[in-house]
Amino acid sequence: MRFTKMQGCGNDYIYVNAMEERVESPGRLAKAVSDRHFGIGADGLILIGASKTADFSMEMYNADGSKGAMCGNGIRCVGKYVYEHGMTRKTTLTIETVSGNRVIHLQTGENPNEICQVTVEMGTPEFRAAQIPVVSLGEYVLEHKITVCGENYTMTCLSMGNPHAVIPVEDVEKISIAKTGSAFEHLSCFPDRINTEFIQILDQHTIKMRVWERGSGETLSCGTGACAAAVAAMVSGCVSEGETAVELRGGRLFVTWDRTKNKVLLTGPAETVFEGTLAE
Ligand SMILES: N[C@@H](CCC[C@H](N)C(=O)O)C(=O)O
Repeated sequence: MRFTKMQGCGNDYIYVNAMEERVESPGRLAKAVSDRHFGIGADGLILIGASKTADFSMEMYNADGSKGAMCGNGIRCVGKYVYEHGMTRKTTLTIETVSGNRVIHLQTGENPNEICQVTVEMGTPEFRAAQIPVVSLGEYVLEHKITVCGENYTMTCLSMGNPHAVIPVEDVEKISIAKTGSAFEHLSCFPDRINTEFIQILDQHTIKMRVWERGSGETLSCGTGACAAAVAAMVSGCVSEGETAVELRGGRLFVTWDRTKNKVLLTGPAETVFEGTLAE
C-alpha cells in the first residue's frame, strides 16, 4: 500500500489515496501506522477518497484507531496532496468531511507546482453544549469553573466540527499535559471525549497553545483546536477581533473569526515528509 507522510505545523498523519488502495480496516491500520516504534510514526491516518458532493473526501482516524470528524491540519495537507499528485489543477476546492464540506484555498510558493500554504473555511463555531457534546454543565459552557487533578481551571467548550475544551493558563510550559489532558479527555461530562487546548495569552493578537487531542495524546499542533482557542479567547475578550496568531510547539497558525458572518478561517503550512510503501 502506497502512503505519504505529511505534516501541518508538526501534526503528522499518514495519507492514503483510497481511490487507488484498498483499506479494509482503517481504524486498525491507523493504530498500526501511527505507532512511533513499530509503525511509521504519526498522529493518525487520513484517507483521501472520491465524493459525490465535493471535489474529494477525507476520512480521519486518530492514533488509537478512533474516527475523528474534522482535522484542520489534515485538510490542508489533503489539498497539497491532491494538487501535487496531479489529481486536480484547481486552487480552490471543496473537501467532504464527516462534519460537512469545507472550501480550501491553495497557495503556491516560488515553485508553481508546490503548495506551501492553505487557507480553510472552517465553518461556524458551535457553542450549544448538546451539539458539542457536553452534558450536565448547562446549555452553554462558557468560562465554567472546574477542578481537575486537584487544580482549578476555567473552561470554555465549543465544536469546530469536533469537540474542544479551551483552558486559559498562566504558563503552558508548566502544564503536566499527559496527566491533565488525559484527565479532561475522560471526564464524564464529555460523552465523546474531548480535545483540550491549554492557552496562554501573549498579547491582544497572539496566543501560545499546547494541545491534548482525544485519541492521539499531545500533538505539536491542532488546526481545529487553534480555531477553538482563538474563538474562545475572542469571546472572553482576551484577544482582539480579527486575526489571531496561534503559536504551537510545531509552528504558527493564523485564525480569523468574522463575527458578522460567523465564519472562521484557518491558514497555515502543509508539508510532505516522505512517501513509501507499506508491506501488506
Ligand atoms: N489534529 C486535528 C484534529 C484531529 C481530530 C481530533 N483528535 C478528534 O478526534 O476530534 C486538527 O488539526 O484539527
